[in-house]
Amino acid sequence: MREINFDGLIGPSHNYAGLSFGNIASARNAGAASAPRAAALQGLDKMRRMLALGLPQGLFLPHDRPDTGWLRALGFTGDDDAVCRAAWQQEPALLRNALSASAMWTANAATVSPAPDTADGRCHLSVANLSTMLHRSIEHEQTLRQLRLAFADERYFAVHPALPAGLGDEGAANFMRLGLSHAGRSLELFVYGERSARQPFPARQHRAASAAVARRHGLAQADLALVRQSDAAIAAGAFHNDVVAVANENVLFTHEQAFAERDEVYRTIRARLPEAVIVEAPAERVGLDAAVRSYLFNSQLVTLPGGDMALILPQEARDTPEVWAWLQDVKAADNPIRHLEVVDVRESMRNGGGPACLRLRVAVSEEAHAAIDPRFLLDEAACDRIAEVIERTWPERIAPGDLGEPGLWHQCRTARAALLSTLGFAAGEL
Ligand SMILES: N=C(N)NCCC[C@H](NC(=O)CCC(=O)O)C(=O)O
Repeated sequence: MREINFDGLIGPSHNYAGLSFGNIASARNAGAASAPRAAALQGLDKMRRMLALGLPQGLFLPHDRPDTGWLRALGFTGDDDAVCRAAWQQEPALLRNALSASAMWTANAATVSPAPDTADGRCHLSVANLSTMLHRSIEHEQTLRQLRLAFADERYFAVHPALPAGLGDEGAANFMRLGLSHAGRSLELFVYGERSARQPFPARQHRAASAAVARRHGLAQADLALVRQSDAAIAAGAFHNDVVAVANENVLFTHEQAFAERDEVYRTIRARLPEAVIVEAPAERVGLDAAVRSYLFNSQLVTLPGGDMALILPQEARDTPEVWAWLQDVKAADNPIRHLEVVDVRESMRNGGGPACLRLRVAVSEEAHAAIDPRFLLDEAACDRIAEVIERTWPERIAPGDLGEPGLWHQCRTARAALLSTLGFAAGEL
């Protein structure tokens, strides 16, 4: 078994519209000018770094934006330009939603239970409905189409559509798997949030949604834990659990205040997996604010081919002195984390999306790996071809007023079409 990270390529419409209430970075940067070309190249460089570390790397494609089908369903009529123009004049917020490049954060695309954990021995993927945020609730249809193409071989994969919108589901960002190795049957931890009077922000992952996904995937009761996120974490801006915790094989890397019932969570993990190593940041060393600001826990925790683990951290973690100091202690201590790799994904970070938000993990056997549609898998040559398309077609800059410009709508479409054709997808296949 090996784990493949599928990164969302940052789409040509990447912008700062301040659409995500409860996401502090998104609110802080609302109205700023974005740099889609630089953003996409930053994301691609992260993928290249993973390849250079000897890890397999996959890719999901930007969605079709502006989503005129969605705008038509809201009553705007005419050709694509007429639909966008009317939306911009009458309800500019709706056009902003229809233009969001938020599908880049593929940790929210789906929840994935690898084959060793499921009743039928297949890898199950449930597309997330992302129903709490309007701009994200648009994603699931196109995500389903991509996953059904990428993981079409039903001998190895089962792809489920999104849950009904009443059950908020944000995918793998609220999910962790703990076991001896990727190949072993593992404990799947689903983390949900709950509304409370003390809590100013929405809890996007509902308990009933997590439970439904676990049922659909055919998990055994003993392999399942439903765990509540702490109110303090959500209030500090951890709108997804992967802003305060990440797991890989037998290691849980977490903030002390990530969970409502911390001791109980650790007991559950240790009872199921005595070999578990819990690396916890004490609040007195790293406050929740610093954790959220630096996105320390939104790093990718990966097992390198030699067996050591590495943290793929955002530059902001290095720039936050108390975080970087604590990381030196983690590296020196007795645990599998031996390497700190820093990546620059600033454009995505400014919308609250760190290294781990940009990727969906899929652990597969060698045969299942070979059954994945190769157009979704990357090597250096594919990265070069993608970089060429980005440099040639992605907008350099988007200011808030540009969102109403027909020139931008056209450029977003032609840039995506150029990418799809370069990667061998027929028009209309996605
Ligand atoms: N933590 C994980 N796994 N993902 C991060 C998602 C960031 C995303 N930001 C946004 O959607 C901002 C878009 C804007 O404001 O234009 C969100 O809040 O859903």
